[in-house]
Amino acid sequence: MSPELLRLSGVSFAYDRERPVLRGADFVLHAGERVAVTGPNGAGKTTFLHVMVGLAKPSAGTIEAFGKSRTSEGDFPEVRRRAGLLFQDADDQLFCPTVAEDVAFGPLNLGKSRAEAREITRRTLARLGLQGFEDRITYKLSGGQKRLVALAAVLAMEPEVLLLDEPTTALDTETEERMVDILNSLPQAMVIVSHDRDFLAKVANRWVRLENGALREAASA
Ligand SMILES: Nc1ncnc2c1ncn2[C@@H]1O[C@H](COP(=O)(O)OP(=O)(O)OP(=O)(O)O)[C@@H](O)[C@H]1O
Repeated sequence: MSPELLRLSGVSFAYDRERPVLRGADFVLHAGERVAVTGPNGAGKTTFLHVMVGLAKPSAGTIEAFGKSRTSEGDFPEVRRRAGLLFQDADDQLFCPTVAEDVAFGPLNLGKSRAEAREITRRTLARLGLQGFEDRITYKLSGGQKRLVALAAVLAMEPEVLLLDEPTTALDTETEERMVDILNSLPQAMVIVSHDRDFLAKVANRWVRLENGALREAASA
């Protein structure tokens, strides 16, 4: 069996105590897996990704990541570095004036020099077909371009796991095909939340469904 990367055991979470979102959810991610997560609107798919990286704190259950139990706030910065989250809304990910600043932000934060961060930014943008985008003004990009730049910002951190929340939102057919090719060329294990079953069928090798607060293995598309 491939190494275990993330494990949620008996995780419960509620924004409002009356309406729990996760109820004793169990999930394990192994290296090499690209897990499609489907489920009705409001089932808690985004919440599930956020719990894995400590952006939502469970009321019960345990989280293990990269071989360690993660309990306190201080445990999660490392998890967020190693498990990169592509937010559902690119505007939550991109907050700098230019594309280069947004993509270089993570590497600089990890202690890379300016020259190293510039090189990582150039390489990552080129890999996503965004060569020459460095000086573009982020807020003026199209929805699809923003999505790819947000992915570049995640990949620039060289994460071991990718958590992708609706990665094809705002993408036209051509850009969606590019996203498929990019994801299929990457080595990382992935958890991919999406309502787009055709897209998922092209990238996923395992399917789970989130319903009634728990995850269940599911048949593919
Ligand atoms: N910050 C918040 N405060 C209060 N309730 C929230 C918050 N975020 C989400 N919720 C509620 O929690 C439930 C789960 O939301 P979540 O976004 O995780 O679902 P989802 O499966 O990702 O939905 P969708 O498919 O529509 O994106 C929903 O009922 C939602 O309204």
